[in-house]
This record gives sequence, structure tokens and C-alpha cells, in this order.
Amino acid sequence: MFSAPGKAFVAGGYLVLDPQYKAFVIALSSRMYAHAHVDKEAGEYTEVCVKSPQFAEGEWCYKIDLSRPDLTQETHGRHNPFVKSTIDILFLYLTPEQNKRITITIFSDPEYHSQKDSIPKTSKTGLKTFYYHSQPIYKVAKTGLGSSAGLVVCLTTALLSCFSDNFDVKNEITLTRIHNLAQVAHCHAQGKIGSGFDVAAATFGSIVYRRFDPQLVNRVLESGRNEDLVQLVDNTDWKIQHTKCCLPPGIKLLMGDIVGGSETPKLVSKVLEWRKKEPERSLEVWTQLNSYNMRLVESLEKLQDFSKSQPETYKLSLRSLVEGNKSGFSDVVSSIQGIRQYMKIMTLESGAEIEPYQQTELLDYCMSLNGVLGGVVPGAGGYDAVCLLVAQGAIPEVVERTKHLSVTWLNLHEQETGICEEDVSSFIDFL
Ligand SMILES: Nc1ncnc2c1ncn2[C@@H]1O[C@H](COP(=O)(O)OP(=O)(O)O)[C@@H](O)[C@H]1O
Ligand SMILES: C[C@@](O)(CCOP(=O)(O)OP(=O)(O)O)CC(=O)O
Repeated sequence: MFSAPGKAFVAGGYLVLDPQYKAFVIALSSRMYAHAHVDKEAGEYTEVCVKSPQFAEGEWCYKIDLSRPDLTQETHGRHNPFVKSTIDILFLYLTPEQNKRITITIFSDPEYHSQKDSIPKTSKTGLKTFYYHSQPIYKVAKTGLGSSAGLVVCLTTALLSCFSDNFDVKNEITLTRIHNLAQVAHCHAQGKIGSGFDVAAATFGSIVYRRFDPQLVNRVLESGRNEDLVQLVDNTDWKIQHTKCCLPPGIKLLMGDIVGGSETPKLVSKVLEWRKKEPERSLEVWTQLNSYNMRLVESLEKLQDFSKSQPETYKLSLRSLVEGNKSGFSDVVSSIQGIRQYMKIMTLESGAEIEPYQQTELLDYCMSLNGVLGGVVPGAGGYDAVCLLVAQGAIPEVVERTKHLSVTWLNLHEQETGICEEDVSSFIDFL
């Protein structure tokens, strides 16, 4: 059994589409799980059945003729593009010769989706709860943690494990293979090539990320040839960057779901249109915003070092942060203020509602509270969510002081680990 984390895209939205710039993505404690079972017997065809029992009609089964895997169809006539593309890409890559009967079962932690019209089920140990929805997956509202990336990464891993002896998800070569396959499958399912930050975070965990050249994936999707896919997955330098980075001790991420939503593709096309129309001005904005993004990463790293070299002094400054004295953290505070200033400029000048007024009000209020280092609209922005960096000791007060507002704090925190193996015994009640 394997699991992959959800993400909070804290800094670098839009800029990350261009490989000149890097982004900071935090991996979350809310995870997606995939359990693989291979039957002892196999039939005339290879069969892959993917079950997602938390959703109505959550079962997609594929009969695969190994001599013509490109003709694979779902046996009930159901569509799940992310499941289908992951299977297609994996079989194109592996070209197995022997039939197998595989069942994969998917679970996702509660915070990925709205809990409306759903029933919780808790394991006998009381340690794990999953919500069971009365609607099919495509009708259930998402909270923006990157469910499709989580699904594709853990499904890719679970399937690969069925075809490898001594599969070790911690092995660097295996990890890169999972990442590369998942990026190709995710792009194929979406019908477009995004920056891939969500797939990278689901694989590698909390990272500073630089994207790959979209042409790499485009070429393989156009050719559809096994040799090209193997070459891309195992023998090509994607020139991406995924450097580990995480929050310093005692600083927590709070992710707030906002009632309302935004369409990322519409925001992206508005911003890119503006960038084309105003190349000089947008370069200026991109450059400033990037320097604040990178200052945020550096200041978090510095705090990490400081917490190790002077743990007692660090503890004292955390304590005074809870009481409202933010001076020990001024670099983080000013970087976030700078990021917001330039996100606001992008909003006003491009016309894309990245940090709309309602979010500005909420973030300004949150930033005025004791213990809050700052907050941003994550990813593409809009009306979906906010995220805050807060001293752990101040969280109860922040929750109390925001309870009259239209924000619901999700029950999650940073968990920097990417894809990993899970102990199946914790999930036995759900299988
Ligand atoms: N738990 C799950 N089980 C099965 N499919 C899932 C699951 N979570 C996500 N998916 C697939 O991913 C799609 C959502 O992807 P997308 O719209 O890109 O949202 P997100 O921004 O959360 O990645 C779903 O419609 C479904 O095809
Ligand atoms: C604009 C972007 O840089 C970031 C979008 O981040 P979000 O986290 O808002 O994305 P969705 O979960 O797909 O809505 C586009 C990209 O990087 O692909």
C-alpha cells in the first residue's frame, strides 16, 4: 500500500509556468492511498480494476489485450480520465508479456473533498476515518489539494510495484521513474501540459520546484511509441528541480477553505494574455514577485538553521511571536507582504481575480492576529482558499477569532514526506 500527499501551493503561482522561475509547494498530511492486489490466477486478458469505494460508481475496470493495449476500454462504459491515462501510460512503458489480474483500491483523506452528502467510517482502532459520498467522484466538490495528482502518483506507484521484484519506493531511480511516468499520465489525462508542481509535490513532498520543458512530454504524447516513452522516463534529463524545503519548527500551515470557487484555466489564460500584451511591465512584476518568493524560501531556511544552532533563543522568539511580537520573524513577514503586494498588482493590471477584495480583507485581518506570520491566496488564487503561516501556539486563538468569517480551517498540517509505503494493517477495515 502506498500513499501520496496533497499540496498547498504557497508561492510561485503563474511564475512556475516559466522554467526561469521556481515555486514553493508544501506537502500536506491529507493523503491519497492505493492498495494493490495481484490474483494468483490470470485469464486470457490482463485485467486492471481500480476501485474507489468512497464514491458512487467508483469502479473502473479495464480488459487489456497485451498485443493491442491502445484499444483498451472500460468494461462498464465509465470514464475516469486520470485512471485510464495512468494505466495506458504504464502499459505503454512496461509492455508486459504475461497476463495478470490486478485490483487497486484507492482511498483519500477527508480534506480533499467537501463532506456534504457523505458518511464517515472509522477503523476499529479509531485511527483512520474516510468519508463515503453518495455522488460519483466527478460530482463531489474539491477543496484544491490536488486530488488528480495524488491519484495518478499513487496509482502509478501501486501498478509499477505489481510488475517489479524488490520494489522500493525510497530508491532514487524508482522515485524519478514514478515522477516522470505520473507527469506524462497527468498531462495526457488533462489534455494539456501544466507546470506539474502538484505531481512533483505528490511524489517528492515539500519542495522548491522548477518545471520541465513541456516539449519533452508533448513529443512523447504525439509519438505514442514505447521507445520514446522509455527514453523520456529513464534516460532523459528533465532539468527539473525539486529541492526539499519545509517550515521551521513551531511554524504551522493553516489552510482555509472558502465558500466559492475559481476556474484556474480562466485565470491562467487572462494572466498569460496580459503578460503577452504588456511584456515590459509584466517582466518587472514577475521579477519583483520572484525575488519575494525566493526571499520567503530563504528566510524559512534561515529560521530552520537558527532553530538548530540556537534552540533556546529560537523557542523564546516563538513564544513572543504567539504574544504578538513578530520581530524575530520579520524576513518572513515582509516577504509575504511583498508577495501579496505583487499578487495584488497582477490582479489589478491583468483583470484576473487572483487576490480579490474579499480575500484581501480576510488576509489583512488574519495578518493582524497574534502569531500569524502572513497569509496568501495559494496557487492560482481566486475564491478557493487561503493559507496562513502561524505559530503553533497561536492556532486556537486564530481559529476562535475567525469563526465568524466565511472560512473553514481544514484539519491538516504540513507533512513533508512524498510518496511512501504504508502499513496495510491500518487500512484493513476498509478493504
Ligand atoms: N479518490 C479518487 N478516486 C478516483 N478518482 C479520483 C479520485 N480523486 C480524484 N480523482 C480523479 O481526478 C479528477 C479530479 O481532477 P481535477 O479536476 O484535476 O482536480 P484536482 O484539482 O483536485 O486535481 C476526478 O474527476 C477523478 O477523475
Ligand atoms: C496558475 C498555476 O501556476 C498554479 C495553479 O495552482 P492551483 O493549486 O490553483 O491549481 P488547481 O489545483 O489545478 O486549481 C498553474 C500551474 O502551475 O499549472
